Amino acid sequence: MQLQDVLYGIAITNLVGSTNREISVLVFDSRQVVKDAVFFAIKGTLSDGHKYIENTIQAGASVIVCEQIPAQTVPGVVYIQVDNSSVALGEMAANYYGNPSSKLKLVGITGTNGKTTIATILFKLFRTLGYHVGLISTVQNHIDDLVIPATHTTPNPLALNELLQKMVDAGCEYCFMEVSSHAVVQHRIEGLTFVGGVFSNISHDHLDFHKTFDNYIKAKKAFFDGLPAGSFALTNLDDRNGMVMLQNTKASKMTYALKQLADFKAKVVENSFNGLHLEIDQADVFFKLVGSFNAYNLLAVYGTAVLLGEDKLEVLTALSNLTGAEGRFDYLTSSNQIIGIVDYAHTPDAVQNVLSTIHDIRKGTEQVITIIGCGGDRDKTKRPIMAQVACDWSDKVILTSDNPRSENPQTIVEEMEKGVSPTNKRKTLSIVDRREAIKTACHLAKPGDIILLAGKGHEKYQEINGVRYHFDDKEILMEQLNLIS
Ligand SMILES: CC(=O)N[C@H]1[C@@H](OP(=O)(O)OP(=O)(O)OC[C@H]2O[C@@H](n3ccc(=O)[nH]c3=O)[C@H](O)[C@@H]2O)O[C@H](CO)[C@@H](O)[C@@H]1O[C@H](C)C(=O)N[C@@H](C)C(=O)N[C@H](CCC(=O)O)C(=O)O
Ligand SMILES: Nc1ncnc2c1ncn2[C@@H]1O[C@H](COP(=O)(O)OP(=O)(O)OP(=O)(O)O)[C@@H](O)[C@H]1O
Ligand SMILES: N[C@H](CCC[C@H](N)C(=O)O)C(=O)O
Ligand SMILES: [Mg+2]
Repeated sequence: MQLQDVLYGIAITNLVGSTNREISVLVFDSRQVVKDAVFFAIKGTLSDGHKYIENTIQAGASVIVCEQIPAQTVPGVVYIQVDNSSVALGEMAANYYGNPSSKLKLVGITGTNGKTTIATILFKLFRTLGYHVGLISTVQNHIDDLVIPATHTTPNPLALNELLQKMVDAGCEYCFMEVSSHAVVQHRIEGLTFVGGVFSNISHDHLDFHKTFDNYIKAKKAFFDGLPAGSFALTNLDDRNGMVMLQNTKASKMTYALKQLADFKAKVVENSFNGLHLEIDQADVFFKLVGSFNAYNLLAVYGTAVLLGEDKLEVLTALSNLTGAEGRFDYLTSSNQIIGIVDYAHTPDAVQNVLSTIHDIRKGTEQVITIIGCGGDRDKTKRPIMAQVACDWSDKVILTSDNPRSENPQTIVEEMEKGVSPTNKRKTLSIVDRREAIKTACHLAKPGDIILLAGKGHEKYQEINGVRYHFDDKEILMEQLNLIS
Protein backbone atom coordinates (compact mmCIF):
# COMPACT_ATOMS: atom_id res chain seq x y z
CA MET A 1 0.00 0.00 0.00
CA GLN A 2 1.10 3.59 -0.65
CA LEU A 3 1.77 5.90 2.31
CA GLN A 4 -0.25 8.64 0.57
CA ASP A 5 -3.34 6.43 0.62
CA VAL A 6 -3.42 6.26 4.41
CA LEU A 7 -2.70 9.97 4.89
CA TYR A 8 -6.07 11.10 3.58
CA GLY A 9 -7.56 13.68 5.99
CA ILE A 10 -4.54 13.72 8.34
CA ALA A 11 -3.45 17.15 9.63
CA ILE A 12 0.34 17.06 9.23
CA THR A 13 2.25 19.80 11.08
CA ASN A 14 5.72 18.95 9.76
CA LEU A 15 7.14 16.47 7.26
CA VAL A 16 10.63 15.12 6.59
CA GLY A 17 10.96 13.00 3.43
CA SER A 18 8.50 12.09 0.69
CA THR A 19 5.05 10.54 1.22
CA ASN A 20 5.38 8.81 -2.13
CA ARG A 21 6.48 5.37 -0.90
CA GLU A 22 5.32 1.86 -0.26
CA ILE A 23 4.44 0.80 3.31
CA SER A 24 3.75 -2.63 4.84
CA VAL A 25 1.84 -2.37 8.13
CA LEU A 26 0.88 0.19 10.79
CA VAL A 27 2.19 -0.49 14.34
CA PHE A 28 2.21 1.38 17.64
CA ASP A 29 4.38 -1.09 19.55
CA SER A 30 8.09 -1.10 18.72
CA ARG A 31 8.20 -4.83 19.47
CA GLN A 32 5.97 -5.51 16.46
CA VAL A 33 7.85 -3.52 13.83
CA VAL A 34 8.67 -5.25 10.54
CA LYS A 35 10.28 -4.01 7.31
CA ASP A 36 8.64 -0.87 5.87
CA ALA A 37 6.28 -0.52 8.81
CA VAL A 38 4.78 2.81 9.84
CA PHE A 39 5.54 3.28 13.56
CA PHE A 40 3.31 5.55 15.66
CA ALA A 41 5.12 7.03 18.68
CA ILE A 42 2.44 7.39 21.36
CA LYS A 43 2.71 8.96 24.80
CA GLY A 44 1.05 6.32 27.00
CA THR A 45 0.27 5.94 30.68
CA LEU A 46 3.45 3.97 31.49
CA SER A 47 5.85 4.78 28.71
CA ASP A 48 6.48 7.16 25.80
CA GLY A 49 6.66 5.59 22.35
CA HIS A 50 9.05 8.39 21.21
CA LYS A 51 11.77 6.59 23.21
CA TYR A 52 11.65 3.66 20.79
CA ILE A 53 11.88 5.52 17.48
CA GLU A 54 15.55 4.67 16.92
CA ASN A 55 14.99 0.97 17.71
CA THR A 56 12.08 0.76 15.28
CA ILE A 57 14.17 2.22 12.45
CA GLN A 58 16.84 -0.41 13.12
CA ALA A 59 14.09 -3.04 12.97
CA GLY A 60 12.98 -1.80 9.53
CA ALA A 61 10.40 0.94 10.12
CA SER A 62 10.51 3.42 7.23
CA VAL A 63 7.86 5.89 8.37
CA ILE A 64 7.57 7.46 11.82
CA VAL A 65 4.43 9.26 12.93
CA CYS A 66 5.26 11.31 16.01
CA GLU A 67 4.55 14.46 17.99
CA GLN A 68 8.21 15.62 17.96
CA ILE A 69 10.60 14.82 15.13
CA PRO A 70 13.92 13.65 16.69
CA ALA A 71 16.85 16.11 16.50
CA GLN A 72 18.83 13.51 14.51
CA THR A 73 16.87 12.11 11.58
CA VAL A 74 17.92 9.05 9.59
CA PRO A 75 18.24 9.54 5.79
CA GLY A 76 15.61 7.61 3.82
CA VAL A 77 13.17 7.52 6.73
CA VAL A 78 9.98 9.59 6.50
CA TYR A 79 8.99 11.55 9.63
CA ILE A 80 5.43 12.81 9.91
CA GLN A 81 4.75 15.20 12.76
CA VAL A 82 1.16 15.49 14.02
CA ASP A 83 -0.45 17.18 17.05
CA ASN A 84 -1.57 13.88 18.50
CA SER A 85 -0.20 10.50 17.40
CA SER A 86 -3.15 8.58 18.88
CA VAL A 87 -5.62 10.62 16.81
CA ALA A 88 -3.48 10.03 13.70
CA LEU A 89 -3.36 6.29 14.48
CA GLY A 90 -7.18 6.13 14.65
CA GLU A 91 -7.63 8.02 11.39
CA MET A 92 -4.86 6.21 9.52
CA ALA A 93 -6.03 2.81 10.78
CA ALA A 94 -9.47 3.58 9.36
CA ASN A 95 -7.90 4.59 6.02
CA TYR A 96 -5.63 1.52 5.98
CA TYR A 97 -8.60 -0.83 6.35
CA GLY A 98 -10.74 1.07 3.80
CA ASN A 99 -12.96 2.93 6.30
CA PRO A 100 -15.08 -0.11 7.13
CA SER A 101 -17.20 1.74 9.71
CA SER A 102 -18.79 3.82 6.94
CA LYS A 103 -19.77 0.64 5.07
CA LEU A 104 -22.02 -0.66 7.85
CA LYS A 105 -24.30 0.90 10.44
CA LEU A 106 -22.17 1.25 13.54
CA VAL A 107 -23.79 2.01 16.90
CA GLY A 108 -21.64 2.76 19.98
CA ILE A 109 -22.79 2.20 23.55
CA THR A 110 -21.17 4.00 26.45
CA GLY A 111 -21.80 4.34 30.20
CA THR A 112 -20.45 2.90 33.46
CA ASN A 113 -22.75 -0.14 33.59
CA GLY A 114 -24.88 -1.89 31.02
CA LYS A 115 -22.71 -1.51 27.88
CA THR A 116 -22.12 -5.24 27.38
CA THR A 117 -25.73 -6.06 28.16
CA ILE A 118 -27.15 -3.48 25.72
CA ALA A 119 -24.67 -4.27 22.92
CA THR A 120 -25.15 -8.03 23.30
CA ILE A 121 -28.94 -7.85 23.29
CA LEU A 122 -28.85 -5.55 20.25
CA PHE A 123 -26.62 -8.08 18.51
CA LYS A 124 -28.96 -10.97 19.36
CA LEU A 125 -32.04 -8.93 18.40
CA PHE A 126 -30.73 -7.97 14.97
CA ARG A 127 -29.61 -11.55 14.34
CA THR A 128 -33.14 -12.69 15.23
CA LEU A 129 -34.55 -10.07 12.86
CA GLY A 130 -32.54 -11.72 10.09
CA TYR A 131 -29.55 -9.42 9.63
CA HIS A 132 -25.83 -10.14 9.40
CA VAL A 133 -24.41 -8.44 12.48
CA GLY A 134 -21.13 -7.72 14.26
CA LEU A 135 -20.55 -7.28 18.00
CA ILE A 136 -17.59 -5.74 19.81
CA SER A 137 -17.82 -6.28 23.56
CA THR A 138 -16.02 -7.06 26.81
CA VAL A 139 -17.11 -10.72 26.78
CA GLN A 140 -16.44 -11.55 23.14
CA ASN A 141 -16.55 -10.17 19.63
CA HIS A 142 -18.81 -11.67 17.00
CA ILE A 143 -19.15 -11.70 13.24
CA ASP A 144 -22.55 -13.35 12.98
CA ASP A 145 -21.97 -16.73 14.69
CA LEU A 146 -18.19 -16.58 14.50
CA VAL A 147 -16.69 -15.76 17.92
CA ILE A 148 -13.48 -13.73 18.13
CA PRO A 149 -12.01 -13.50 21.66
CA ALA A 150 -12.01 -10.03 23.20
CA THR A 151 -8.93 -8.53 24.86
CA HIS A 152 -10.41 -5.14 25.75
CA THR A 153 -13.91 -3.67 26.02
CA THR A 154 -12.96 -1.44 23.07
CA PRO A 155 -9.96 -2.73 21.06
CA ASN A 156 -7.08 -0.55 19.84
CA PRO A 157 -7.70 1.26 16.49
CA LEU A 158 -5.85 -1.32 14.40
CA ALA A 159 -7.62 -4.34 15.89
CA LEU A 160 -10.88 -2.44 15.78
CA ASN A 161 -10.72 -1.47 12.12
CA GLU A 162 -9.46 -4.92 11.12
CA LEU A 163 -12.45 -6.45 12.90
CA LEU A 164 -14.84 -4.01 11.23
CA GLN A 165 -13.33 -4.78 7.83
CA LYS A 166 -13.91 -8.50 8.42
CA MET A 167 -17.52 -7.71 9.33
CA VAL A 168 -17.95 -5.77 6.08
CA ASP A 169 -16.38 -8.65 4.13
CA ALA A 170 -18.82 -11.06 5.80
CA GLY A 171 -21.73 -8.90 4.64
CA CYS A 172 -22.66 -7.41 8.03
CA GLU A 173 -25.11 -4.52 7.86
CA TYR A 174 -24.88 -3.59 11.52
CA CYS A 175 -22.26 -3.54 14.23
CA PHE A 176 -22.95 -2.83 17.89
CA MET A 177 -19.91 -1.92 19.93
CA GLU A 178 -19.05 -0.88 23.47
CA VAL A 179 -17.24 2.43 23.77
CA SER A 180 -15.26 2.54 27.03
CA SER A 181 -14.17 5.84 28.53
CA HIS A 182 -10.53 4.70 28.21
CA ALA A 183 -11.11 4.26 24.48
CA VAL A 184 -12.50 7.78 24.09
CA VAL A 185 -9.62 9.39 25.99
CA GLN A 186 -7.02 7.30 24.13
CA HIS A 187 -8.68 8.10 20.78
CA ARG A 188 -9.26 4.43 19.94
CA ILE A 189 -12.51 5.38 18.14
CA GLU A 190 -11.04 8.27 16.13
CA GLY A 191 -11.83 8.01 12.42
CA LEU A 192 -14.91 5.82 12.91
CA THR A 193 -18.31 6.75 11.47
CA PHE A 194 -21.19 6.05 13.84
CA VAL A 195 -24.88 6.10 12.92
CA GLY A 196 -25.82 6.30 16.57
CA GLY A 197 -24.64 6.51 20.17
CA VAL A 198 -26.33 5.22 23.33
CA PHE A 199 -25.71 6.32 26.92
CA SER A 200 -26.62 3.96 29.77
CA ASN A 201 -25.58 5.72 33.00
CA ILE A 202 -22.58 7.12 34.82
CA SER A 203 -21.45 6.37 38.35
CA HIS A 204 -18.26 5.83 40.34
CA ASP A 205 -15.53 3.91 38.46
CA HIS A 206 -12.11 4.30 36.87
CA LEU A 207 -11.09 7.31 38.98
CA ASP A 208 -7.56 5.88 38.95
CA PHE A 209 -7.45 6.69 35.24
CA HIS A 210 -9.65 9.80 34.93
CA LYS A 211 -8.66 11.29 38.35
CA THR A 212 -11.95 13.22 38.83
CA PHE A 213 -15.61 12.37 38.24
CA ASP A 214 -15.84 15.51 36.11
CA ASN A 215 -13.13 14.21 33.76
CA TYR A 216 -14.92 10.87 33.60
CA ILE A 217 -18.18 12.62 32.56
CA LYS A 218 -16.24 14.64 29.96
CA ALA A 219 -14.76 11.44 28.50
CA LYS A 220 -18.22 9.92 28.00
CA LYS A 221 -19.59 13.22 26.65
CA ALA A 222 -16.74 13.51 24.11
CA PHE A 223 -18.14 10.43 22.35
CA PHE A 224 -21.47 12.23 21.80
CA ASP A 225 -19.72 15.51 20.88
CA GLY A 226 -18.04 13.62 18.05
CA LEU A 227 -21.19 12.04 16.56
CA PRO A 228 -22.03 13.38 13.09
CA ALA A 229 -25.19 15.25 12.05
CA GLY A 230 -27.75 12.74 10.80
CA SER A 231 -26.88 10.16 13.47
CA PHE A 232 -28.84 9.70 16.70
CA ALA A 233 -27.79 10.14 20.33
CA LEU A 234 -30.03 8.18 22.69
CA THR A 235 -29.69 9.00 26.38
CA ASN A 236 -31.07 7.81 29.70
CA LEU A 237 -33.09 10.76 31.00
CA ASP A 238 -33.34 9.26 34.49
CA ASP A 239 -29.57 9.48 34.93
CA ARG A 240 -28.47 12.76 36.53
CA ASN A 241 -25.94 13.29 33.73
CA GLY A 242 -28.06 11.91 30.90
CA MET A 243 -28.78 15.30 29.33
CA VAL A 244 -25.20 16.51 29.84
CA MET A 245 -24.14 13.92 27.26
CA LEU A 246 -26.28 15.58 24.59
CA GLN A 247 -25.36 19.22 25.29
CA ASN A 248 -23.02 19.68 22.35
CA THR A 249 -23.87 16.85 19.99
CA LYS A 250 -24.76 17.36 16.35
CA ALA A 251 -26.72 14.11 16.40
CA SER A 252 -30.49 14.09 16.80
CA LYS A 253 -31.27 14.00 20.52
CA MET A 254 -33.44 11.12 21.76
CA THR A 255 -34.32 10.01 25.29
CA TYR A 256 -35.51 6.98 27.26
CA ALA A 257 -36.74 6.83 30.84
CA LEU A 258 -38.71 4.86 33.40
CA LYS A 259 -39.44 7.75 35.74
CA GLN A 260 -40.44 10.62 33.44
CA LEU A 261 -41.71 11.49 29.99
CA ALA A 262 -39.29 10.55 27.22
CA ASP A 263 -39.24 9.48 23.59
CA PHE A 264 -39.09 5.85 24.75
CA LYS A 265 -40.82 5.14 28.03
CA ALA A 266 -41.54 2.02 30.09
CA LYS A 267 -42.99 1.08 33.46
CA VAL A 268 -41.99 -1.96 35.51
CA VAL A 269 -45.19 -3.88 36.23
CA GLU A 270 -43.48 -6.87 37.85
CA ASN A 271 -39.92 -7.91 38.56
CA SER A 272 -39.33 -11.54 39.62
CA PHE A 273 -36.81 -14.36 39.20
CA ASN A 274 -38.89 -15.39 36.19
CA GLY A 275 -38.22 -12.10 34.42
CA LEU A 276 -39.52 -8.60 33.91
CA HIS A 277 -43.05 -7.58 33.04
CA LEU A 278 -42.93 -4.12 31.45
CA GLU A 279 -45.44 -1.76 30.00
CA ILE A 280 -43.44 -0.38 27.12
CA ASP A 281 -44.85 2.11 24.61
CA GLN A 282 -48.36 1.07 25.71
CA ALA A 283 -47.68 -2.64 25.10
CA ASP A 284 -47.55 -5.25 27.89
CA VAL A 285 -44.46 -7.38 27.41
CA PHE A 286 -42.71 -10.15 29.41
CA PHE A 287 -38.93 -10.40 29.20
CA LYS A 288 -36.52 -13.11 30.33
CA LEU A 289 -34.07 -10.63 31.85
CA VAL A 290 -34.25 -10.08 35.60
CA GLY A 291 -33.85 -6.83 37.55
CA SER A 292 -35.18 -3.31 37.16
CA PHE A 293 -31.77 -2.10 35.91
CA ASN A 294 -32.41 -4.41 32.96
CA ALA A 295 -35.62 -2.46 32.26
CA TYR A 296 -33.27 0.42 31.35
CA ASN A 297 -31.12 -1.83 29.20
CA LEU A 298 -34.18 -3.22 27.39
CA LEU A 299 -35.53 0.26 26.82
CA ALA A 300 -32.18 1.40 25.39
CA VAL A 301 -32.22 -1.61 23.04
CA TYR A 302 -35.83 -1.00 22.03
CA GLY A 303 -35.19 2.71 21.37
CA THR A 304 -32.08 1.94 19.30
CA ALA A 305 -33.89 -0.64 17.19
CA VAL A 306 -36.79 1.73 16.51
CA LEU A 307 -34.39 4.57 15.65
CA LEU A 308 -32.70 2.18 13.20
CA GLY A 309 -36.07 1.80 11.49
CA GLU A 310 -37.32 -1.52 12.89
CA ASP A 311 -41.00 -2.26 13.46
CA LYS A 312 -41.97 -1.73 17.12
CA LEU A 313 -44.06 -4.85 17.51
CA GLU A 314 -41.57 -7.11 15.76
CA VAL A 315 -38.83 -5.75 18.01
CA LEU A 316 -40.81 -6.36 21.21
CA THR A 317 -41.79 -9.86 20.12
CA ALA A 318 -38.19 -10.82 19.36
CA LEU A 319 -36.88 -9.09 22.51
CA SER A 320 -39.22 -10.96 24.80
CA ASN A 321 -37.51 -14.24 23.88
CA LEU A 322 -33.93 -13.10 24.35
CA THR A 323 -31.57 -13.70 27.25
CA GLY A 324 -28.86 -11.26 28.36
CA ALA A 325 -25.08 -11.42 28.24
CA GLU A 326 -23.05 -14.23 29.84
CA GLY A 327 -22.31 -13.69 33.55
CA ARG A 328 -24.85 -10.90 34.02
CA PHE A 329 -27.44 -11.90 36.64
CA ASP A 330 -26.84 -15.50 35.60
CA TYR A 331 -28.81 -17.56 38.09
CA LEU A 332 -29.19 -21.21 39.01
CA THR A 333 -31.04 -23.18 41.67
CA SER A 334 -29.68 -26.24 43.53
CA SER A 335 -31.75 -29.33 44.28
CA ASN A 336 -32.20 -28.07 47.85
CA GLN A 337 -33.43 -24.70 46.57
CA ILE A 338 -30.34 -22.57 47.15
CA ILE A 339 -30.22 -19.83 44.52
CA GLY A 340 -26.80 -18.86 43.14
CA ILE A 341 -26.35 -15.70 41.07
CA VAL A 342 -23.19 -14.93 39.10
CA ASP A 343 -22.97 -11.25 38.21
CA TYR A 344 -20.35 -8.85 36.82
CA ALA A 345 -21.16 -6.03 39.27
CA HIS A 346 -17.76 -4.40 39.88
CA THR A 347 -18.79 -0.83 40.72
CA PRO A 348 -20.64 0.45 43.82
CA ASP A 349 -23.66 1.36 41.69
CA ALA A 350 -23.85 -2.04 40.00
CA VAL A 351 -23.52 -3.86 43.37
CA GLN A 352 -26.31 -1.74 44.79
CA ASN A 353 -28.51 -2.34 41.71
CA VAL A 354 -28.07 -6.07 41.78
CA LEU A 355 -28.64 -6.34 45.52
CA SER A 356 -31.68 -4.06 45.45
CA THR A 357 -33.10 -6.18 42.64
CA ILE A 358 -32.55 -9.30 44.77
CA HIS A 359 -34.13 -7.44 47.68
CA ASP A 360 -37.21 -6.58 45.57
CA ILE A 361 -37.80 -10.11 44.39
CA ARG A 362 -36.86 -12.19 47.44
CA LYS A 363 -39.65 -13.60 49.55
CA GLY A 364 -38.29 -12.12 52.76
CA THR A 365 -37.20 -14.89 55.11
CA GLU A 366 -34.16 -16.18 53.23
CA GLN A 367 -30.61 -14.91 53.76
CA VAL A 368 -28.68 -13.07 51.05
CA ILE A 369 -24.99 -14.06 51.13
CA THR A 370 -22.71 -11.87 48.99
CA ILE A 371 -19.19 -12.80 47.92
CA ILE A 372 -17.30 -9.80 46.64
CA GLY A 373 -13.78 -8.58 45.81
CA CYS A 374 -12.22 -5.62 44.03
CA GLY A 375 -9.75 -5.63 41.15
CA GLY A 376 -6.08 -4.75 41.71
CA ASP A 377 -4.40 -1.97 39.66
CA ARG A 378 -7.79 -0.30 39.32
CA ASP A 379 -9.68 2.49 41.09
CA LYS A 380 -8.85 2.02 44.82
CA THR A 381 -11.44 4.51 46.07
CA LYS A 382 -14.30 2.20 45.13
CA ARG A 383 -13.07 -0.61 47.45
CA PRO A 384 -14.52 0.50 50.84
CA ILE A 385 -17.71 1.74 49.13
CA MET A 386 -18.35 -1.59 47.42
CA ALA A 387 -17.85 -3.41 50.74
CA GLN A 388 -20.20 -1.00 52.48
CA VAL A 389 -22.93 -1.37 49.85
CA ALA A 390 -22.59 -5.16 49.96
CA CYS A 391 -22.95 -5.15 53.78
CA ASP A 392 -25.88 -2.75 53.80
CA TRP A 393 -27.85 -4.91 51.40
CA SER A 394 -26.88 -8.46 52.50
CA ASP A 395 -27.31 -10.71 55.53
CA LYS A 396 -23.77 -12.09 55.22
CA VAL A 397 -20.80 -10.85 53.22
CA ILE A 398 -17.59 -12.64 52.37
CA LEU A 399 -14.89 -10.21 51.29
CA THR A 400 -12.45 -11.92 48.94
CA SER A 401 -10.19 -11.39 45.93
CA ASP A 402 -11.27 -10.42 42.42
CA ASN A 403 -8.29 -10.07 40.04
CA PRO A 404 -5.46 -8.85 42.32
CA ARG A 405 -3.25 -8.28 39.25
CA SER A 406 0.06 -6.87 40.56
CA GLU A 407 -1.28 -5.94 44.03
CA ASN A 408 -1.15 -7.87 47.31
CA PRO A 409 -4.60 -9.56 47.61
CA GLN A 410 -4.59 -9.27 51.41
CA THR A 411 -4.09 -5.48 51.16
CA ILE A 412 -7.03 -5.11 48.77
CA VAL A 413 -9.28 -7.02 51.18
CA GLU A 414 -8.05 -4.81 54.04
CA GLU A 415 -8.94 -1.71 52.00
CA MET A 416 -12.42 -3.11 51.48
CA GLU A 417 -12.72 -3.84 55.23
CA LYS A 418 -12.36 -0.08 55.89
CA GLY A 419 -15.87 0.35 54.48
CA VAL A 420 -17.41 -2.12 56.97
CA SER A 421 -19.12 -0.28 59.84
CA PRO A 422 -18.83 -1.65 63.41
CA THR A 423 -22.47 -2.87 63.26
CA ASN A 424 -21.87 -4.61 59.93
CA LYS A 425 -18.67 -6.36 61.19
CA ARG A 426 -20.54 -9.28 62.71
CA LYS A 427 -21.98 -10.32 59.35
CA THR A 428 -18.68 -10.08 57.50
CA LEU A 429 -15.95 -12.64 56.87
CA SER A 430 -12.72 -12.10 54.97
CA ILE A 431 -11.40 -15.05 52.96
CA VAL A 432 -8.71 -14.02 50.50
CA ASP A 433 -8.87 -17.23 48.42
CA ARG A 434 -11.92 -16.78 46.16
CA ARG A 435 -12.51 -20.52 45.74
CA GLU A 436 -12.54 -20.96 49.54
CA ALA A 437 -14.88 -17.99 49.85
CA ILE A 438 -17.36 -19.59 47.42
CA LYS A 439 -17.09 -22.95 49.25
CA THR A 440 -17.78 -21.26 52.59
CA ALA A 441 -20.82 -19.42 51.24
CA CYS A 442 -22.24 -22.68 49.91
CA HIS A 443 -21.72 -24.33 53.32
CA LEU A 444 -23.39 -21.44 55.12
CA ALA A 445 -26.40 -21.34 52.78
CA LYS A 446 -29.62 -23.01 53.83
CA PRO A 447 -32.46 -24.01 51.48
CA GLY A 448 -34.07 -20.88 50.02
CA ASP A 449 -31.01 -18.69 50.61
CA ILE A 450 -29.56 -16.56 47.81
CA ILE A 451 -25.81 -16.44 47.09
CA LEU A 452 -24.59 -13.49 45.02
CA LEU A 453 -21.15 -13.99 43.47
CA ALA A 454 -20.23 -10.51 42.29
CA GLY A 455 -17.52 -8.96 40.12
CA LYS A 456 -16.18 -11.56 37.69
CA GLY A 457 -19.25 -12.58 35.68
CA HIS A 458 -18.12 -14.26 32.44
CA GLU A 459 -14.38 -14.15 33.24
CA LYS A 460 -12.69 -17.53 32.92
CA TYR A 461 -9.53 -16.55 34.75
CA GLN A 462 -8.17 -14.96 37.87
CA GLU A 463 -5.15 -12.73 37.40
CA ILE A 464 -2.65 -12.96 40.27
CA ASN A 465 0.81 -11.43 40.01
CA GLY A 466 0.46 -10.97 36.28
CA VAL A 467 -0.44 -14.65 35.69
CA ARG A 468 -3.93 -15.65 34.55
CA TYR A 469 -5.08 -18.91 36.16
CA HIS A 470 -8.20 -20.74 35.01
CA PHE A 471 -11.02 -19.62 37.27
CA ASP A 472 -14.74 -19.68 36.56
CA ASP A 473 -17.16 -18.44 39.25
CA LYS A 474 -20.11 -20.30 37.74
CA GLU A 475 -18.17 -23.57 37.41
CA ILE A 476 -17.12 -23.47 41.08
CA LEU A 477 -20.58 -22.45 42.26
CA MET A 478 -22.16 -25.34 40.33
CA GLU A 479 -19.57 -27.77 41.72
CA GLN A 480 -20.25 -26.62 45.28
CA LEU A 481 -24.03 -26.74 44.85
CA ASN A 482 -23.74 -30.22 43.28
CA LEU A 483 -25.08 -29.09 39.94
CA ILE A 484 -23.77 -30.55 36.70
CA SER A 485 -23.11 -28.11 33.86
C1 LIG B 1 -4.32 2.16 30.98
C2 LIG B 1 -4.62 1.76 29.56
O1 LIG B 1 -5.73 1.87 29.12
N1 LIG B 1 -3.59 1.25 28.86
C3 LIG B 1 -3.76 0.92 27.45
C4 LIG B 1 -2.78 1.74 26.64
O2 LIG B 1 -1.48 1.44 27.06
P1 LIG B 1 -0.52 2.55 27.63
O3 LIG B 1 -0.98 3.91 27.24
O4 LIG B 1 -0.39 2.30 29.10
O5 LIG B 1 0.84 2.18 26.91
P2 LIG B 1 2.29 2.35 27.51
O6 LIG B 1 2.74 1.05 28.06
O7 LIG B 1 2.37 3.58 28.37
O8 LIG B 1 3.14 2.61 26.18
C5 LIG B 1 3.04 3.82 25.40
C6 LIG B 1 3.31 3.47 23.98
O9 LIG B 1 4.63 2.96 23.87
C7 LIG B 1 4.59 1.74 23.17
N2 LIG B 1 5.70 0.89 23.60
C8 LIG B 1 5.82 0.47 24.89
C9 LIG B 1 6.85 -0.36 25.27
C10 LIG B 1 7.81 -0.77 24.29
O10 LIG B 1 8.76 -1.51 24.54
N3 LIG B 1 7.63 -0.33 23.02
C11 LIG B 1 6.60 0.48 22.65
O11 LIG B 1 6.50 0.85 21.48
C12 LIG B 1 3.23 1.14 23.46
O12 LIG B 1 2.83 0.22 22.48
C13 LIG B 1 2.37 2.40 23.45
O13 LIG B 1 1.97 2.71 22.15
O14 LIG B 1 -2.90 1.43 25.28
C14 LIG B 1 -2.72 0.03 24.97
C15 LIG B 1 -2.94 -0.12 23.48
O15 LIG B 1 -4.20 0.32 23.10
C16 LIG B 1 -3.71 -0.83 25.74
O16 LIG B 1 -3.48 -2.20 25.49
C17 LIG B 1 -3.56 -0.56 27.24
O17 LIG B 1 -4.58 -1.28 27.89
C18 LIG B 1 -4.21 -1.91 29.12
C19 LIG B 1 -3.64 -3.29 28.86
C20 LIG B 1 -5.48 -2.02 30.00
O18 LIG B 1 -5.54 -2.82 30.90
N4 LIG B 1 -6.48 -1.20 29.75
C21 LIG B 1 -7.74 -1.23 30.49
C22 LIG B 1 -7.69 -0.37 31.75
C23 LIG B 1 -8.81 -0.70 29.55
O19 LIG B 1 -8.51 -0.10 28.51
N5 LIG B 1 -10.05 -0.96 29.88
C24 LIG B 1 -11.18 -0.49 29.10
C25 LIG B 1 -12.49 -0.90 29.78
C26 LIG B 1 -12.75 -0.13 31.01
C27 LIG B 1 -14.21 -0.30 31.37
O20 LIG B 1 -14.56 -1.30 31.97
O21 LIG B 1 -15.00 0.62 31.08
C28 LIG B 1 -11.23 -1.20 27.73
O22 LIG B 1 -11.69 -0.57 26.76
O23 LIG B 1 -10.90 -2.40 27.70
N1 LIG C 1 -28.34 -0.37 33.27
C1 LIG C 1 -27.65 -0.73 34.34
N2 LIG C 1 -27.57 0.06 35.43
C2 LIG C 1 -26.87 -0.27 36.50
N3 LIG C 1 -26.22 -1.45 36.65
C3 LIG C 1 -26.26 -2.30 35.60
C4 LIG C 1 -26.96 -1.99 34.40
N4 LIG C 1 -26.81 -3.00 33.54
C5 LIG C 1 -26.03 -3.89 34.16
N5 LIG C 1 -25.70 -3.50 35.41
C6 LIG C 1 -24.83 -4.16 36.40
O1 LIG C 1 -23.50 -3.93 35.96
C7 LIG C 1 -22.82 -5.17 35.69
C8 LIG C 1 -22.02 -5.04 34.42
O2 LIG C 1 -22.92 -4.96 33.33
P1 LIG C 1 -22.34 -4.89 31.86
O3 LIG C 1 -21.31 -5.91 31.71
O4 LIG C 1 -23.49 -4.87 30.91
O5 LIG C 1 -21.68 -3.42 31.94
P2 LIG C 1 -20.47 -2.80 31.15
O6 LIG C 1 -20.80 -1.34 31.07
O7 LIG C 1 -20.27 -3.49 29.89
O8 LIG C 1 -19.20 -3.03 32.09
P3 LIG C 1 -17.60 -2.88 31.64
O9 LIG C 1 -17.31 -1.41 31.85
O10 LIG C 1 -16.84 -3.70 32.58
O11 LIG C 1 -17.46 -3.30 30.24
C9 LIG C 1 -23.93 -6.22 35.59
O12 LIG C 1 -23.46 -7.47 35.96
C10 LIG C 1 -24.96 -5.66 36.54
O13 LIG C 1 -24.60 -5.96 37.85
N1 LIG D 1 -13.33 -3.60 32.36
C1 LIG D 1 -13.21 -3.55 33.80
C2 LIG D 1 -13.49 -4.91 34.30
C3 LIG D 1 -13.37 -5.12 35.80
C4 LIG D 1 -13.70 -6.52 36.18
C5 LIG D 1 -13.28 -6.94 37.53
N2 LIG D 1 -13.38 -8.36 37.59
C6 LIG D 1 -11.85 -6.50 37.84
O1 LIG D 1 -10.96 -7.24 37.50
O2 LIG D 1 -11.68 -5.44 38.45
C7 LIG D 1 -11.82 -3.05 34.17
O3 LIG D 1 -10.85 -3.46 33.54
O4 LIG D 1 -11.74 -2.23 35.06
MG1 LIG E 1 -18.57 -4.24 29.03
